[in-house]
Amino acid sequence: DPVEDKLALLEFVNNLPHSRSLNWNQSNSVCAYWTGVTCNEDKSRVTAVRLPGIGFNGPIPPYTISRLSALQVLSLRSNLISGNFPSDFANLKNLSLLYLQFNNFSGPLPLDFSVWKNLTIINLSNNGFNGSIPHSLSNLTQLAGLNLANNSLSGELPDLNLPRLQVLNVSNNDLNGTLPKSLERFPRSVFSGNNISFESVTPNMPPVFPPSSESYPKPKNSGRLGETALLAIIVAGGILGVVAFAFLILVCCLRRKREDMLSDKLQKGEMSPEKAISRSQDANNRLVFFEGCHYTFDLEDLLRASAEVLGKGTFGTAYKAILEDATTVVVKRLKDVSSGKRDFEQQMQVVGSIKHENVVELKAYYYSKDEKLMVYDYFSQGSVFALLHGKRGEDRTPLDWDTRLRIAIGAAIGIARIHLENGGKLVHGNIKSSNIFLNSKKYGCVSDVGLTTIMSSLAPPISRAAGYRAPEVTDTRKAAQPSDVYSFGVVLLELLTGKSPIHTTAGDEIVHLVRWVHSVVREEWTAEVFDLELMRYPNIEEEMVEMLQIAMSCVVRMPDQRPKMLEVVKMIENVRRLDSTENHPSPGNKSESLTPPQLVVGTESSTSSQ
Ligand SMILES: Nc1ncnc2c1ncn2[C@@H]1O[C@H](COP(=O)(O)OP(=O)(O)OP(=O)(O)O)[C@@H](O)[C@H]1O
Repeated sequence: DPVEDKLALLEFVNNLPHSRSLNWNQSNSVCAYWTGVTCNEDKSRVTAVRLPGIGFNGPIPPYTISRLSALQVLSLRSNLISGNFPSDFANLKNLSLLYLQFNNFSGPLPLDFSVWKNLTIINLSNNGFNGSIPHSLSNLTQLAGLNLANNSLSGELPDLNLPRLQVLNVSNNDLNGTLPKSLERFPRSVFSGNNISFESVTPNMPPVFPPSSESYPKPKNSGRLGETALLAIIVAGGILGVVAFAFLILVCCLRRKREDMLSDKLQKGEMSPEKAISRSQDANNRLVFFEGCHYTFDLEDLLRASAEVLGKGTFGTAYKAILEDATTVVVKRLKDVSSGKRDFEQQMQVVGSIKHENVVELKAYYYSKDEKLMVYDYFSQGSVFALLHGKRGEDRTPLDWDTRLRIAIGAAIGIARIHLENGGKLVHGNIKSSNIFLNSKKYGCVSDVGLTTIMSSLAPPISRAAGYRAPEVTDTRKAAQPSDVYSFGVVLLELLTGKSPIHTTAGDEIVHLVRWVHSVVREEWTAEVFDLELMRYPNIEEEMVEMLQIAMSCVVRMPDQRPKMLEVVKMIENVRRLDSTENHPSPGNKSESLTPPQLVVGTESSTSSQ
């Protein structure tokens, strides 16, 4: 246990009256038991303190919190803390996220913000801070969110040249003067309730994220319906439900009959099974298994397997194939491979050599002139896309916040791992939720690695993939690591909002998720983007806002302004270290302790959940 940190925390809590009791027992381990406290991996230091709504009343006792010099996250929001901004916080050099909103702080803001070089989010809103906004904020190069709304700050807004700043709010203060050039990119609403003049602002200046020609729904009240409409929907839903159920039973009955041999399935394409089987005898056209793969079937067995189409993707069709010994695999049949055998095999070797628990392992491949196949483990739970958007109504199992966090961190680590491959040049090229699965530890795991380089170039599709594609990717072969970061940002938004990247509203409006989220956030500092399904979990709002910031930094327009995947991993790890005892148990039961995946080149492969 971090003894010194423990003493500092005890001094803090014993000297600050509070109305809710904390289980901070001196004889218990800080890292394992104390509510709101998170430690680093080796449990030598406290790295996060989150104590929102504890009823703390009075000034922060000096020289207590400030002794936690390894602290990265400090949240004391929604308390009754008064007094000045503690000057000894200058010792917290590693601070990355600072939440002190909704308290009774007063006095000036710290003059020198440059002591906190790692700050990414500052929320000091809804306090009584006065004086001017310090210019030193512009030294915070990592800053992505700054909320100073609802204070009594006065003077002029400094020229804050912070390219990473995504969300700003200084509304409802006593600020005056003209809006500095560097802040013109933010919507006017974030400056409202002040005396700021927008004189210098060029009229009709395009916003940073130009609204699309496609319309998106109004962020506010868009989801509210009248009672009659609601009733009509419920009745219609009921009828539809019955019809859908009957249809489902019919489909299930027919399905068994429809399951064909994989060879028949392939034959329905361009190639006869006989041809394929005869090729399997050709030593040059064998099914090539990768080292460590325990499968024993050959191409013939595979073609004899009963198969079911899982879906048609950008690069071909995926089949679920069940072999005679009940082994279930996924066979991906590629169409439009542009590279020759040598390049194809080389790329397969690169992909097949990645053995990491957050990357779906390529088990085998097959190459012949007419046929290119890839073999993977089968993930019975389905993809993250299916988990998020699949079943609705009664059949639906909500995807809880912990699972979404695990998916995010796992997938981020998987992509970062892929980016280390091939001399740090490998690109995934097709990150989307239907290519992310849950590994045996329920962390995200990325599939479909590196196909873009061997396939013919494709113009941006109108299909589902379009919503994930970075704006600079005009054809699939132009994908690069920053465009993977963009696509991952879209997946994060999908996890946070529960919405598909491109979807239509009831009124048939096409909604582009990235633009929609921008439009909501632009309107105000708001929680309206979050999936309603997540609202049942207590105390996760802050983590969701942090994730939203990360997602927004990934989907910025300019590729060079996006963080590198390794940075994204660190940012997500900061949201919550998943190795600590859970601070946010799911309703009803306490979550188990989690072991996060590591980025290091692992030998453990992804394990499908069969
Ligand atoms: N190993 C797997 N286990 C279970 N389902 C899978 C597996 N691989 C793919 N699928 C599912 O099969 C369907 C088709 O996959 P496929 O990868 O061919 O297309 P896609 O993901 O929709 O698009 P893209 O080709 O652009 O990746 C998807 O729903 C996908 O989630």
